[in-house]
Amino acid sequence: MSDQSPTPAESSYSYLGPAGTFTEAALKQVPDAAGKTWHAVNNVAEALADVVSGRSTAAMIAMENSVDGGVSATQDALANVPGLRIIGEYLVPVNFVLVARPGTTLADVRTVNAHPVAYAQCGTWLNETLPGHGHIPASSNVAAAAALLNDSHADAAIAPPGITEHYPLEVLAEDIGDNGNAVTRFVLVSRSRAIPAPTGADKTSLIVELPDDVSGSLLGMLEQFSTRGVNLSLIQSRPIGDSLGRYRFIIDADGHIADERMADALLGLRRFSPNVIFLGSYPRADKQTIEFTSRYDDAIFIEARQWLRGLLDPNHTAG
Ligand SMILES: O=C(O)C(=O)Cc1ccccc1
Repeated sequence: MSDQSPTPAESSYSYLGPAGTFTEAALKQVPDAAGKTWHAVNNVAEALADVVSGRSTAAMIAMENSVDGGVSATQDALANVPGLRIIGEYLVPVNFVLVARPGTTLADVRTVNAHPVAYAQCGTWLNETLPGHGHIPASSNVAAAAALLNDSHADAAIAPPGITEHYPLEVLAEDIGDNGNAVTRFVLVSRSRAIPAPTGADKTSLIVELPDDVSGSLLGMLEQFSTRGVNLSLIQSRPIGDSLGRYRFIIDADGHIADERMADALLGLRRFSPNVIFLGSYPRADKQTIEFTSRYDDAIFIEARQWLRGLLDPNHTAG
């Protein structure tokens, strides 16, 4: 037997590739990922499977877009794959160019290769400039462009602006997104049980189901937050999938599980809901300190608990 302790496995990261995607730009924002092994994969499910199998320590996945909304593949995967935790969030400004093989002009373009989320964000420009065009879906923005040089039947592709640094393609049009200020929010997901320390500018992500056949249960769920002064920055429903009319809610709440008001809201949710998934507490990408009224300070919750303990303690006189 060796007398040396084993070296901890080097961390590695999975992301939607190939190189040059917005997802890669998000991963470049993670200081710990620099110089480590990066695995380019084809979709969110593959990235999360890498984390589950241990091939990667963490995966960067797109969560929501300021124009197109939540990425349903991500939301559903986080609800269905147990044991995953979000450990960070990253924002990437997204704008798009239309590229084609050299020699192609806009008038030649009949079909466009594009990732569905990118395609949805360029609808106005595409419908005005290329009415009647066809859409061929691609697994990523860079895969859409790369395919033009391989087997794609498309005439053009929607891609990130830096694409011509990676592939010998020509830009037919720039800035074709519906909103020039579009931003995509990415999350870094791991299997680690360690929760990033509170910073005062944190977010807690949850997935919550409602009790069946209880009228007003959505309001009841929201009250768990409002009565503890916890603000929500995202609430979105997704079908659970087992029958029509059954939904789960994807929630981002301002604050950290170590904050008393958040912990108390989680206790309330756990009592109320048949299924609460804690996806993690982590620093907000925008670093904005969470504002809340002093009525919900940690000290107020702690004092109330001590008061209750005092009432139950026969040797306690004060209070
Ligand atoms: O990361 C990429 O480049 C992708 O293909 C996913 C995507 C699609 C549209 C906006 C942001 C991310």
